[in-house]
Amino acid sequence: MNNQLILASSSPRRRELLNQVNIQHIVRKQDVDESNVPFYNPRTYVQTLAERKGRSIGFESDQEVILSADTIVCYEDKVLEKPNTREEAFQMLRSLSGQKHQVYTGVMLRSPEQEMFIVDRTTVEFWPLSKEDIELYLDTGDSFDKAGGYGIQTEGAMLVKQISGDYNTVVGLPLSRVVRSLRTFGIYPSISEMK
Ligand SMILES: Cc1cn([C@H]2C[C@H](O)[C@@H](COP(=O)(O)OP(=O)(O)OP(=O)(O)O)O2)c(=O)[nH]c1=O
Repeated sequence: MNNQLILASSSPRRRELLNQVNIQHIVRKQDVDESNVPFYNPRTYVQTLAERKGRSIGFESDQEVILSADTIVCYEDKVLEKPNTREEAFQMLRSLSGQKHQVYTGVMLRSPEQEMFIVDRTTVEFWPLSKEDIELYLDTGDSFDKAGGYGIQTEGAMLVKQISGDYNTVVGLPLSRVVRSLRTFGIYPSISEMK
């Protein structure tokens, strides 16, 4: 029997990614204090944030497996999280213009018996962006709930010249690695949902 996957995330993207590969899940989310996480390096940072989110909820049965994740954008030793204002988003996108940056996603998988972390990195290169390019993108309103101030899967696609690595890591989950690791936890795609 399949164990029950609990997604400890309010991110619609993470839900859609799991749905895309027919991994059935339910959402259970607590507010998590994401502040005061010490920054040693990007990998440890996203892993620590994923762990905080994963430990913020408890098990309601022995069959449950909790999945939590965190995504950040890194450019020149700076972490770019979600912008709070249009001005902040503008500055972020201007700093990324014409450059390569890294997107890190950390994932925690946790059951009553075992725990596992996955940390993945994808490099994204932006086109050189004029002030008008950035303003046009900001007008879409797509920027604000996303690390680095853009969404590669939505209007932000027009900013991106090329990527190296897993596209889904940028969207919020290194999906194929997560699916493979979930097997170890007794979670499989639901065959009846497959076309
Ligand atoms: C770079 C990039 C980020 N993002 C999103 C993924 C994440 O949802 C978000 C980063 O914020 P996170 O803190 O990782 O996640 P979240 O607050 O949306 O959800 P939760 O903490 O409840 O799990 O940025 C995109 O959707 N597209 C992109 O291209």
